[in-house]
Amino acid sequence: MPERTSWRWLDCLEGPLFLIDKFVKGFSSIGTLLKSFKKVRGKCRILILGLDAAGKTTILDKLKLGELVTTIPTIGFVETLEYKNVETLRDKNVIITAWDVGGKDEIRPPWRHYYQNTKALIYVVDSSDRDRVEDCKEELHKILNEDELTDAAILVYANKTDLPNAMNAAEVTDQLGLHSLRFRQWYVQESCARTGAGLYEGLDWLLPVLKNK
Ligand SMILES: Nc1nc2c(ncn2[C@@H]2O[C@H](COP(=O)(O)OP(=O)(O)OP(=O)(O)O)[C@@H](O)[C@H]2O)c(=O)[nH]1
Ligand SMILES: [Mg+2]
Repeated sequence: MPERTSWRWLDCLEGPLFLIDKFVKGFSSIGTLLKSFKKVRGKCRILILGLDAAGKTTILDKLKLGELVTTIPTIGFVETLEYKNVETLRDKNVIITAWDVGGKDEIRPPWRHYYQNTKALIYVVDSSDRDRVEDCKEELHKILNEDELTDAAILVYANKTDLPNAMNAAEVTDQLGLHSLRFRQWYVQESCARTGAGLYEGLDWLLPVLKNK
């Protein structure tokens, strides 16, 4: 089956860097980011997961410089199986895939298909939504129990920190029970996806970790 998109976002990055600068305040290491991705060997998948409305799409929008592909449902088990509401950014070696987790009244596709070769999980939390933080924790731990993800590094974006009463990184860490994780590399970064604040700081942690995997 042909690639769903030939869009090459890393190539795009090399040109109009000012576009990123325009959106991401204080970001100074675009060169490092680019080089780091290029040094990732072999196929690498990064998953961006989180409850609905956590800010995943906004984050993807901020991190890319081209058109986001929201894929359509495909029936059948083929190599590049894609589902509705799964968003994908793709390059030769790096595939970034996002979808929302949780939700009880929907038939869930076999997400495991997407777990293969996953080196990093970016988990997006709405830090202002204290009512659902328990669900958020539960879903995260369910995901982390997947065999394919035992080695994946975890970057948590404590997103929407611009909203009143939002939890800070330390609170999100406690609420998600991250200290109980053993043999895991994880990091919590406060972010505001609307402005882009914190997004690249999170990647600055993740990329060196990825390079060593
Ligand atoms: N105030 C504020 N709003 C945000 C932030 N990030 C995202 N939002 C808003 O939150 C809403 C949901 O954001 P999305 O990016 O669509 O969330 P999502 O995780 O992709 O949601 P689903 O696709 O439904 O799973 C949108 O109205 C965003 O503009 C943030 O950092 N601060
Ligand atoms: Mg979305």
